[in-house]
Amino acid sequence: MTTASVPRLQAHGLTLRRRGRAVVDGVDLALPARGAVALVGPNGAGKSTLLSLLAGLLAPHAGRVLLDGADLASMPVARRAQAMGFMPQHFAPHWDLRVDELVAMRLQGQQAARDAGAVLQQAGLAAFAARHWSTLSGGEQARALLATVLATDPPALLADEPGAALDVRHRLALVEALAARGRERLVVVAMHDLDLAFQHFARVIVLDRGRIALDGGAELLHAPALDAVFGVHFERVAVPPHTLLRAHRLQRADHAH
Ligand SMILES: Nc1ncnc2c1ncn2[C@@H]1O[C@H](COP(=O)(O)OP(=O)(O)OP(=O)(O)O)[C@@H](O)[C@H]1O
Repeated sequence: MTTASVPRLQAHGLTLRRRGRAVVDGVDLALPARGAVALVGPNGAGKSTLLSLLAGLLAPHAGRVLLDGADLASMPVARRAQAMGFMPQHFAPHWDLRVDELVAMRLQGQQAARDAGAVLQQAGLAAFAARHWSTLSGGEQARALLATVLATDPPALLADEPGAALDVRHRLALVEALAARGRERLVVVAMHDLDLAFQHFARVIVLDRGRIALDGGAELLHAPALDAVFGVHFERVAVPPHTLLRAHRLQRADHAH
């Protein structure tokens, strides 16, 4: 196998239990060095837990994660940090620093580091540079965090619902930025908006109760299993060139969970 064909991230039998229940349940996964991957699934499906396991922030009860073919568990933290960027759902620094100070801390030691001001300028966030982190809205924090993570240019970026607190314009810009990054690097984004996932991400992984229920491209839009996983009836609405999903509640409580 050539180096180029070794997946960037692999999971083998990845399992994590909470209160005796496997919330990530024997997941096998291979993620290439390039590609935009959306991770979707109902609340509690295990998306955040899977991302944390892939990033090495949680240790699995069974199975393992390989980064560029090497076991993540025995890899020095500094090497992981170089290889992977992680955007959590919520980020609260211990110290209430200024935005430019926080960005500068993240960039420290990065070979290709531009200065914090330039990073914020490029992300359209120059006006926030001198503000303290705690004074930013949730959406502004999310945008500043993304700009910082992207500036460090990690080979793999794992993001947990980074658009959740963003208004529609910024959410669209964020999704487009992440999808574009997938042309050069690996990007895995946990998200709830199925239309955005299918429109912008070449690969969508559907998680259901800790297992991968579906894994594929836009053809999954028509999979009956999609309705079963989310416990709704999806009307498929053709809006060329896309198909959009309009969810209808099931009339009877006849879905599996
Ligand atoms: N610290 C914890 N202790 C106990 N159970 C937990 C803990 N963290 C997560 N869980 C449970 O693990 C399951 C998976 O949670 P996870 O946050 O990974 O799901 P998710 O797919 O990201 O959900 P959401 O879409 O709601 O963010 C849920 O049932 C959750 O209640």
